[in-house]
Amino acid sequence: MLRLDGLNKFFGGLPALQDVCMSVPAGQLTALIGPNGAGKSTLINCMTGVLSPTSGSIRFMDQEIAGLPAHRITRLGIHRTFQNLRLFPRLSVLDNVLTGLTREGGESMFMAMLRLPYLRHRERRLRLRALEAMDQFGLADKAGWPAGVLAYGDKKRVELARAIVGRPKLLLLDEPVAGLNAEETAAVGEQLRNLRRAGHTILLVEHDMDLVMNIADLVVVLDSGCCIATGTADEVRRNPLVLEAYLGRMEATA
Ligand SMILES: Nc1ncnc2c1ncn2[C@@H]1O[C@H](COP(=O)(O)OP(=O)(O)OP(=O)(O)O)[C@@H](O)[C@H]1O
Repeated sequence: MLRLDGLNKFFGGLPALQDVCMSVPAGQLTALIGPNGAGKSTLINCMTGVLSPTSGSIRFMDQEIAGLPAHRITRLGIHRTFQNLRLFPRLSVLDNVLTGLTREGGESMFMAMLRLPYLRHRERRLRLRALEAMDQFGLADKAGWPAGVLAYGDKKRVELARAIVGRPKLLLLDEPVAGLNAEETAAVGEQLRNLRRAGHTILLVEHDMDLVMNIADLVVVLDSGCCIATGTADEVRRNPLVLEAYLGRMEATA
């Protein structure tokens, strides 16, 4: 579904990504891991049009998307969540999730004021979709709450519901369980597994190794901007390069 070839990104002459080649297969959950500063955020920022790669190719469903602006990439069906929450705290949970569907509104203010029956029907349909997305993350009973008053774990779930409500072809999740406790992490892990079972294609950037090893079909490892390993969780866990570059470093700091 997504294929990166020879991707490079330099910041002021310093390489953040070097000749990265990787694939995200359709219908699978691919995890992107690597130590701090490995280039994970830079990579997904290039995939989503937040950054333009210096060189190389990003093909999404047979279309070259490297360097396209973010709104065009979203329109093609790549939706994401962010490491830091980006909710509207005064809007209700429902309205926050509905912002994930803005692409599907689009009538003029004049048309909206006329309240034509077909617009009311569409509004009802979109609200129903938002409620379904919230239900998948256990948020349906909080639809009317202002997002700002929710506990941190629920806020992360609102981001996930907003990312899936537009029925993306590819879902990029940037550290969805960062800051969550063990119980909340397990719950989100189960919800991600359900999304995967429902046929979603997911690229998960995550530091939580237990979660990654439990739910990923494929694991890609970045280190110092280079892709050093790709394989199943078991293959990657046994790869000496990964042990040296990633797990070894973790053990050294433990
Ligand atoms: N806007 C920027 N300007 C200059 N250097 C940057 C910029 N963004 C990232 N870098 C550098 O690029 C490298 C990769 O950073 P990046 O944030 O992509 O790593 P990461 O794997 O996401 O790290 P973390 O796990 O800590 O989020 C780092 O050396 C970082 O300092």
